[in-house]
Amino acid sequence: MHQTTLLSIQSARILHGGIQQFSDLNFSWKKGEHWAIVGNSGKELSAFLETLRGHTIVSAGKISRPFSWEYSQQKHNDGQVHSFRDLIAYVSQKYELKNRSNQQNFYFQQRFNSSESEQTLTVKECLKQVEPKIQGPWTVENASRALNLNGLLDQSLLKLSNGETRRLVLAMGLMRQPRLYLMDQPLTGLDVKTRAAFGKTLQAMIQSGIHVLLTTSPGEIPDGITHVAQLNASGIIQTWPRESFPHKDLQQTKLAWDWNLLKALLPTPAPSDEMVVDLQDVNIRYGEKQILKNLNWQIRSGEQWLLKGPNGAGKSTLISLLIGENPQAYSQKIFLFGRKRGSGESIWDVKRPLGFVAPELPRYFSANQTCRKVILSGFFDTMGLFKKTTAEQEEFADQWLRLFDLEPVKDLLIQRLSLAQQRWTLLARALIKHPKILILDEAAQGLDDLQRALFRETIQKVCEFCPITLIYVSHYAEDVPEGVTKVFELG
Ligand SMILES: Nc1ncnc2c1ncn2[C@@H]1O[C@H](COP(=O)(O)OP(=O)(O)OP(=O)(O)O)[C@@H](O)[C@H]1O
Repeated sequence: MHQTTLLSIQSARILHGGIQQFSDLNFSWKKGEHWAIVGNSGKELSAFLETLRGHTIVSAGKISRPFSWEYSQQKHNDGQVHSFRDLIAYVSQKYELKNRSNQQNFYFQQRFNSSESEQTLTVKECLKQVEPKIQGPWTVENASRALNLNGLLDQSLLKLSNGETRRLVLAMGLMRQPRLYLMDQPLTGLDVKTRAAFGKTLQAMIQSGIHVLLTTSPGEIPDGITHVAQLNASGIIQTWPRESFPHKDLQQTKLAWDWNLLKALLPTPAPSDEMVVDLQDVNIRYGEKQILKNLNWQIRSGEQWLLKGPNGAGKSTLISLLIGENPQAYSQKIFLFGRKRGSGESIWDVKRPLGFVAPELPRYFSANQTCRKVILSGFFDTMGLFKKTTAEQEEFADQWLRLFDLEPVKDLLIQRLSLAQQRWTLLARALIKHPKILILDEAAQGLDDLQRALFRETIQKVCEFCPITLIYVSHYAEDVPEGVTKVFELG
């Protein structure tokens, strides 16, 4: 094999999670090449990365990893345990950050309860904790500079926004001093400006000697990438040098649900122009940091809003006020359906008219919650099913399972589902109780292009079929359903 090859896959049949993932995978990664992998299926893209890092089974064909030969030889000579994995950093879609006692036991509201944050590490502690197997140029200082974390070093992990967390996880990968850096959809969750600057971040990594391979959508190939490959169920079907990559949409198929069934599952209340949300002069601060300042926002029934703003602008904080997860709500002038928050209503009164989806929710359901139970829990506004359900409720849940093609996985634990299946489960959970307001906080985040398009169309149809009020948070203009014409911008 030629010396410049870092990694080579030849006619490989790959098994992942007990099933065949690729029938004939071929790939050659040479020195100086930095790859973007695109494809229609998030599952296949993740399985490809898992294959590169040696976490799948090769039942036929061959994978060789010359990038690690010298290191292995050296370690072998020194009589030390070693693996090619020592030289790889990997950022997955399902990353989890742990608290001080190394347990993942945050609960959802904890984030907005600043007094509980002593249980978690700070950003700096978290970066320092990474123990690389090899030496390299990355320090807490330059890694946090590359990912724009300087202002957050002393912040508890718990308090980080979505995009801030994503940047931290990317910086932790650098602290492993990798030779190869594999990233699964690293741009998701990052705001427009950070995404635009991501090419610079990649170039800093590349200049330090790292070889980069990431999955992304065809319309978003960051600077620094030199080659693009398209993946499908058989394997890599085409490769291009970056400059000749056709920037056209590679999407050929379009997915759809049974829209008649969706319509039948939604309520048909008479339209009204009732004021459903009224925020007057809202101010939220954490210690010294003012997150929301003199904020006023009025939403009438049936209006569809986009809530936007850069990472850390306060979008999730604002939503936590609406959904009753933030104790600071009680001291503010927040009216829902004309009733002031903190005027004696129970948390269930607050939650009943609201449907809410956020990508991180599956983490907070208790360990025994299956897809079907999670959907049914929507009737009770609990993070899991703890009550007896009626035959009618179960029939509804079964119809939602059918609609979103979740029947084959209905008895799997929510955490075991694919990202897309999790999202459909959460959407069914939010809609099953016929909410008056649907709140989607970056709900299409991390989905592949086909699923993103389907999610957008599904929300568009929901709005067409019933006069629901929508608050839609997204960093991507192309994810926003066309009916969403009103914009509320923070930051
Ligand atoms: N309990 C807390 N104590 C201190 N700061 C906090 C706390 N909770 C959130 N913050 C900070 O408040 C800011 C707003 O966070 P929020 O999650 O609302 O942002 P966001 O607009 O939703 O961001 P993203 O686009 O990344 O999801 C962030 O900078 C975050 O670090």
